Amino acid sequence: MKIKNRPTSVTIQKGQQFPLTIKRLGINGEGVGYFKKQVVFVPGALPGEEVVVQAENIQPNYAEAVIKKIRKKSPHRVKPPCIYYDRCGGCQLQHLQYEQQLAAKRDIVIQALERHTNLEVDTLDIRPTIGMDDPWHYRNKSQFQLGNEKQQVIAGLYGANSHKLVPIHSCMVQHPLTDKITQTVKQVLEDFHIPIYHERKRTGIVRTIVVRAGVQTNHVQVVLITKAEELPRKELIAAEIMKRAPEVKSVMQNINGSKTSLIFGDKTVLLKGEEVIQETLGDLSFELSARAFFQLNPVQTVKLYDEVKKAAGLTGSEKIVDAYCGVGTIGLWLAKDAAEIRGMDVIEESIRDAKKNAEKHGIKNATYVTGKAETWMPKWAKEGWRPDVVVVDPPRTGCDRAFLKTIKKVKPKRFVYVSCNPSTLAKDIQFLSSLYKVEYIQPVDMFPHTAHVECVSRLVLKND
Ligand SMILES: C[S@@+](CC[C@H](N)C(=O)[O-])C[C@H]1O[C@@H](n2cnc3c(N)ncnc32)[C@H](O)[C@@H]1O
Repeated sequence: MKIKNRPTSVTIQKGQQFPLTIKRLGINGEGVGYFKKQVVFVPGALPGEEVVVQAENIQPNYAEAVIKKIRKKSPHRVKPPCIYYDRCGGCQLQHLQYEQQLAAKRDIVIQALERHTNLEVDTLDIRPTIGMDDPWHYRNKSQFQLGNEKQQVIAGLYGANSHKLVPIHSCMVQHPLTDKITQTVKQVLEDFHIPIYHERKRTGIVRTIVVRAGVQTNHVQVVLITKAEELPRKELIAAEIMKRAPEVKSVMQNINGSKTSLIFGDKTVLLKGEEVIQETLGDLSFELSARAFFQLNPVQTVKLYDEVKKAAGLTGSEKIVDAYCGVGTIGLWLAKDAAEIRGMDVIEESIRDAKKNAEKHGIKNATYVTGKAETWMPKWAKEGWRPDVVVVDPPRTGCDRAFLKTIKKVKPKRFVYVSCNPSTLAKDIQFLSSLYKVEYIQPVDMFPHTAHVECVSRLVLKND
């Protein structure tokens, strides 16, 4: 379905009930239907379903509504296995069969390309989403917010579009190790009577428990995110966590006094153990600092990086940029098939890890620098260094325009775009489309049961 010419003005009233046929899933996993040509988003509704809904939130261009009744059910609707699913905002698609989730994710990519590009999307090679054999317990990192309920510490996730904390004892998409250790840390904080941060009153100390597991190594890092540096008996707390959970090799404190929704602040200090934990992917092992980005689904990461390698089409002689490199994972995955790798990332600790990771594996053709992609790429171009292949893996906001403008000047033969946001991917593809042809797009499911979709896109220089 072409979705460029969206209807604009909405006359639906708040509280109004009406029937709706769901046409597709939107970018956030909600059902999308049209009532008298007005767009209506309905969380929990599935394509093909006939529902009666009630409008809850009216915006100039669309309305949001809740299901009152399902008159015709999708044959692909399943009972969500998680007991928190209807309250927790973490997953959006547990009520849809997994195979259909994969199809819906490919469709979300198509929708984004139709909305944000002038390409003939029907003619593009958009491949079936690569899924997981066992799409549960895949996440290697949990970030649970803390709160108080009936004088007890609770740890959990916020509900969808809300600041209501849903206490969670066991999460079906988390690796069991992160689940178990989150509960242990929560109990230690409770036993030490540590005041939990209260967002509205801005009182208390500990805000969030972050637990990252090296699922191959069984090494775990715990980060306590606190409002300020002061944390009573912090060394004792760290020692107690390590005593109760021997898998914990590192306990860090990160200080975040800001009011933003960002989890981490700028300052991280070691409380006990190592500064980093180890994890392996394929035959490479990586050191991971607390603030360093590392893909959340290790099983799918190997498939994702193999797709990057395929898309890069290496012969051994290529000079490659690994832009937005994190701890250097993608570049190191490609290094033995390339002449030179240059990577950059804004997080200093990630670059420190990337350098150590290269050194540890005896990889001598990879160099890493701290800073923005949009600063380094023009600098290298000015110095006369020209890559053959550029791989980008930016945050959800996509690539900076200054970076893409340099790509258009430098004209690498191949541009491999790893994206976790189809909208910004489509916008960036549109910007490059005067010079680059989209050869194919390969969606990969890194986050089963959520609406997120990752893509590896291979773009090639036209007339090369
Ligand atoms: C999606 S992660 C990808 C990391 C890595 N490629 C991987 O697979 O693990 C995006 C990375 O971009 C970094 N970043 C964000 N903005 C940046 C910028 N303007 N320039 C360079 N790196 C940036 C973040 O620190 C993060 O490590």
